[in-house]
Parts: sequence; structure tokens; C-alpha cells
Amino acid sequence: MEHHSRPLNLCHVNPKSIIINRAHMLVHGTALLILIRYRASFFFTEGASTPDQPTTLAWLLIFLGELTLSLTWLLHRAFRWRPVSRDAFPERLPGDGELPAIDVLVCTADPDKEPTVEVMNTVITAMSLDYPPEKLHVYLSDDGGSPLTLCGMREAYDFARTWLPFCKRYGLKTRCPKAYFMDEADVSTGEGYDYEKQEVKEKYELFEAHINGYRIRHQSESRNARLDHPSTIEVIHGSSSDEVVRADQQQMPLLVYVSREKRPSHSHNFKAGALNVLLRVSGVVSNSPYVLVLDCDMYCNDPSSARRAMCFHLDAKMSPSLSFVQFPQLFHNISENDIYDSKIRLPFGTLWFGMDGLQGPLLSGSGFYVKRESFYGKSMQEGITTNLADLKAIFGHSNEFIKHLQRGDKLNKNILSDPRAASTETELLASCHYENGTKWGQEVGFMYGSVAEDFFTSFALHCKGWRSVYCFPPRPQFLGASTTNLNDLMVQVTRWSSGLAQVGFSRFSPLIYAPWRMSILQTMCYAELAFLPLYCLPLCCFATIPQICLFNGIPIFPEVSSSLFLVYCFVFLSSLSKHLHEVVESGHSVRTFINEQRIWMIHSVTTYLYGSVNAVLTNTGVRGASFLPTNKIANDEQSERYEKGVFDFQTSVVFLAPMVGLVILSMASFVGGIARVLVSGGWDKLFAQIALSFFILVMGYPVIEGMARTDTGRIPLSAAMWSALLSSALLLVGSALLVH
Ligand SMILES: O=c1ccn([C@@H]2O[C@H](COP(=O)(O)OP(=O)(O)O[C@H]3O[C@H](CO)[C@@H](O)[C@H](O)[C@H]3O)[C@@H](O)[C@H]2O)c(=O)[nH]1
Ligand SMILES: [Mn+2]
Repeated sequence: MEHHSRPLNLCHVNPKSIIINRAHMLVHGTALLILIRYRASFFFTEGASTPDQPTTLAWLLIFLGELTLSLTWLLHRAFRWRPVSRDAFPERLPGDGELPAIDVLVCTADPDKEPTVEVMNTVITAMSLDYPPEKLHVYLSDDGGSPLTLCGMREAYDFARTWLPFCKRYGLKTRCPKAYFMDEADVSTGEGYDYEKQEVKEKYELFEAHINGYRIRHQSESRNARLDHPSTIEVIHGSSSDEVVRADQQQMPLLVYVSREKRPSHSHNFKAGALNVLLRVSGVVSNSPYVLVLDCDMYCNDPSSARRAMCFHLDAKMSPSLSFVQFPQLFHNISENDIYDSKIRLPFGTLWFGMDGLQGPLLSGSGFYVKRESFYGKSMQEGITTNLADLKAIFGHSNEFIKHLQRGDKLNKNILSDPRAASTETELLASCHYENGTKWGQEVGFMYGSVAEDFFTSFALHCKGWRSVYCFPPRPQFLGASTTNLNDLMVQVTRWSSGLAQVGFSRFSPLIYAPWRMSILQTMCYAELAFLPLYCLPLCCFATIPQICLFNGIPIFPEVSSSLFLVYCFVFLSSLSKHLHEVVESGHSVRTFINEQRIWMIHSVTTYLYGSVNAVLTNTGVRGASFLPTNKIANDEQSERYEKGVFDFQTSVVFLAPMVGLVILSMASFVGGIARVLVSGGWDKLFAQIALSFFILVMGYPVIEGMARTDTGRIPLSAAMWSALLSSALLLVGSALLVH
């Protein structure tokens, strides 16, 4: 390879953020220590028990809440220790001939919820990446096993034959046809452009019409096939004659449809299972050394991401230990107000930059270029064994696959030219039982055992010594669709929390498993994320105990006149202003800051709580699977219900009870607290009561607002009332326990 005098990428450390972060850490940390000392001293001072004395239980719970919050705060500092950002210079890459090949793996699961036209748009953008077409291979995994998706693939291939040359000729950046024809932002002035554009547009409309026509014609077909079907693997050639096809293959990337075998009795491991099948099938077909993973709802918004990623993978210094380059997940369907924080700013706008300065960001489900080898080796240094029996015990009994483990990237001409032999081999690799007794999902491939397979897989990679980098160019390289209504969001975040906590509460818990395998700061990052759902503990305490105490006139915080009260105020303001600073620094508004605070509170008393409980139940074997739908086609009957996009009764009660209960509690304590002062004449305490009640109301208000503004807007009244009843009963019991 030619020698590059100029670097392919640069890493910038921002000294200003580092100074601000570390100074804040020192001051805020000191204040926290003072508060902890104040709480702890309660247990060592023996005071005469007066009626106004806080009960030990209340004090203990608040103390535990404050301690967990302080600990998570401490873990969070690791993300702020050394944030870095990176630049890539694709124009400095070697010539096309020297670029390594890439396999793009796209996953789809359910043509009803993931419209085929949109999935195909994603496939088309992957095919039109700015990369030598003979080095680009696109695979789609269809977990629904749907003939509609297969039909869509053929149509997509046909359309791509017009679309790819059109994009190239006019240097278009928006390569998602749907987005391109919708907002018309990307215009070119070349000769004949307008005419050709019209022609391409007509072809695109035809492409859509074909898919929709097929869907309507086959609407009545049963959905059961989704959970029970053999494997189907097909190299897509489109509908043109053989000669055209052969001529095409020079300029068109390879396109392969893969639907793995599914049987109701067999556990399929969701997306991780699908990706492992794709890794194997692509391993015997094109076996590219690099792999791009995409969710079907996340298209390539810019064709340059592959070359950008190569700026890191081909960097001689970085390459040997580099496993993957992660791009941020950005979304095209975010409303201006974004009350549910659908854009998920925190990880992609702050945390990943911080991890990039340590050992690298998390694998984030979609939009990452990963080195195939890092899924195969035991650890970075060890490499793969060469003993055939050992290899079979690890990778399964496909000779073809094992042969390819050691052979570099070469398009497998045999497999492509002899479809029958090819399908026997690939269908074996995609069968239900192939993984039995092998190390797939444990030591090789994407990890099983957590519904947050991306979190768990990158944890395993980092533990093995690999590193990763975060690349955030100004123009979004990938754009996806995020969940934008409360119902979907609750289900999704419960699933994520459950997946995170599943790792946190297992023998792979970052705090036990990681310290010997990665730096202490990287360990802290993983621990923070794995225990993120535990925010439910402190927040449930803070959402109830101060209110109950206020209602009953029990002092649980220092008096307003005490200097410790100032320390509390300081901690409150300091943590809020630090958060505000980070939001603004990442280019977002004050509105985003408010929304993030609100949704954090909502999640803490609902999804985080259920996720943690679910993880404990799953890990201890009390429940085989989750009690909430963990994935799109995990349970057909449930998914049918969620499809309607309304809050059904059960979900409403489950998700709303805590929120409604807390709002009622806040109001009751506000009114009750003041009434008590008025009746008993303790005027000196009036100010404190009002201040605290006001504070509680401010905390409660966002919950009401957030509930009232669900996109679906159809929370059944009966469900809300049941929620209120249920939560009030719980609170009464809690109240009795605390006061007596
Ligand atoms: O059995 C399954 C389930 C899902 N998928 C696909 O996996 C992707 C993500 O699944 P989805 O149900 O859309 O989950 P989201 O919550 O939207 O996904 C987020 O969370 C996942 C982890 O829970 C990550 O893998 C994703 O990248 C991330 O975008 C989609 O393309 C699905 O088609 C499958 O292929 N097989
Ligand atoms: Mn999704």
C-alpha cells in the first residue's frame, strides 16, 4: 500500500470541555460529600424522639436514594473525563483498487410495521454508497419470511439499475429515492437533468406501485408463516434478460435476499440471531473483511460513509486494534417540540464522544462499519485456531464456512455460478439447528442473552481488547425513523432497560467482569449504562417520600434557615446547569433540556422500573421470557394490538399508574401540607411548606403535560381511573409504613 504522508483522520481533544467538566466534578463532588455526611450523621446522633422527628425508614430511604444518585453521578464522570471528536479525510484514501470489500447487512422483520417500500429505499441507498460496486455486497435478512419482501427486492434491483447511474451522473448526495423526490433539496444543473429526473421519477412511482399492488393482491395470506418457515436464500437478478444482467454485474453491487429458517419451538434470538445468520451466509458468498449493519428503517443519507469509515480502518496505526466505526443514529421524523426525546440526544450527542476518548463508543444497533474478524477471534491478540475439530466446535459444521474463515475476501464464483450447490450450503447456514452446540452468540458473532444485543456485543468486543471510534460528520450519514408516540416509546424503552439490566445483573456485570479486561473509566461507562434502569430506585423514593412527609409534617430536608439547605439548593442547581450546558454545547435548545428532564422522570418511574423487574425475573428464571412485548414479532397477538397504535387498557394501567399516582400525591401534599400549617398555626413553617409544595408541583407538571399530549391521544378514561385507584392504594400503604 502506498505511503500516506498526510493522515487519513484526526482526533481533537477539546481542552475547554475537559477543564469545565473536571472543575465541575470537583465542586459538585464536594457538595455531595457534605450531604452524605449530613444524612449519615442522623444514625450516629442520639436525639430525643419528638413527634416532629423523621422516622428512620423515611430517612433511610431518602439516604439510599441520594446515595444511588451520587453513585450514578460518579459513574457518569467517566464519560466527561476526556471527550474527543474526529475528522476523516476520504479524499486521501488510496485508489479504488486498494479499497477492501464491504458487506452491508440490513435487517427487517415485519412487512406490516416496516413498510416494504421504505425497507427497499434503505436497500437502494446501501447499493448506491460511493464505493466500487464490485466491492459492495448488500444482504437483506427478512425475519418475516415474506414473499412481499422478496418481491420488493427484485423490484428494488430493477429500479436501482436506473437509479444508481442517475445519482452518479449528477453527483447527487441524497440517494434515498423517496427522500429525494419528496423534498427536492438536492438539485443538479447538468445537461438533460430535468428531463432525466422526470423519467426516473416515473420509474420510481412504478416501483412503488408494483410493490403496493403485490401487497394488496396477497393481503389475505396468513401471518402464521412468519413464525414457521424454511430458509430461503436468493441472489437477486431483477427481471431483465441474462445479457443485461451480466453487463450489470460490472456496475451493480451484489444483492442477496436471506430469510432464515424459523420454527415456533425454536428460540430465534431476535435481531442478534438474524445478524449471525447474515454473517455466515455472507461469509461464504462474498466474505468481505468489513461489514456495515443497518436497521431497515435507517437509510444512508450520504454516500460517503463507507469511505469515511475506511479512513479509520485503513489507518495503519489504528487498524490492528480497531473493531468498528460507529456513526450517530439521527432521525428524519423528529418534531420541533420532540416532547418524548425521540432523538435520543444524550448517547449520540454527549456520551459517545466521551467514550471515544477512552476505548471507544458502544455499538449502536445500526450505522456501524465493523471488521468481520473481530466477531471471530477469541480475543484481539489470539486470532483464530487452525485445528479443524476446534473450529467446528466453535463455528459449526459447515466446511465451506470454515474454509472461508482463513481465506481473504474473494467473491465466491462457485457459489454464484452453481445456485443449487449454493443453496444447500447457505440454507444449512441459515437453518434453526446450525448453531446448536457451537459458540455463536457466546464467543462469536452478535451476543445472545440480552435483548440489547448491541450493548452486550460491544461490551464483549471491548472486553476482548478491541477498540472503536465515533464519527460524527456535519451531514447526517444515516437517517432513521424514531418512535414518536408514548405507547411505542414505553414499550421500546422497557425493552432496552430490560436488556441493559439483564447484563448488569448477570455474571457479565461490568463491575465484576470488566475491571480486569478494560480501563477503569471504560468500565465505569459500561456500568453506568448497565445500571441505568436503576434510576427507578432513587426517583421512586423522591417522588413519594418527601410528599408523604410533607403531608404529615415530618421534616426530611434541612430547615430553610440552615446552611445545609443552601448545599441542597446548590446541588440541585449545579446538576441542572451542567445538564443544560451539555445540551447547548451539543447544539440543542433549552426546550430539549426541559424535555430530557421530563422524560427521564417519566422513564424512571415506569419503563426503567419495569425493565429492571423484568430483567431480574428473566435472569433468575422465574419467567422464561419477558412480560412485555420485547420485539416486533415476538408475539403475534400482542403485536396485533400494538399495531393499532392506541393505548389498550392493560398498557395504560401499567404505564400510567405510577404517573397518575404521583401527580395525585403531589397535589394532595400541596393542599394537605398548607392546610396543616393553617390549622396548627405553625406559621414559621409556612414558607418551607409552600416552597417545597411548589417544587413538587413543578416536578409533577411535566408528567401531566406529557400524558395529555400523547400522539395517539386516546388514553381510555377507565384506565386512567384504575391507575389512580391502584396507585392511591399503594401510596396509602406506603404512607402508613413511613409514618408509624
Ligand atoms: O426478530 C427480529 C427483531 C427485529 N429485527 C430488526 O431489528 C431492527 C431493530 O428492531 P426494532 O424493533 O426496530 O427495534 P428499535 O427499538 O427500533 O431498535 C433499536 O434498538 C435495538 C436494540 O434493542 C437496536 O438493535 C436497534 O439498532 C435500535 O435502533 C429492525 O430493523 C428490525 O427489523 C429483526 O431482524 N429480527
Ligand atoms: Mn427501529
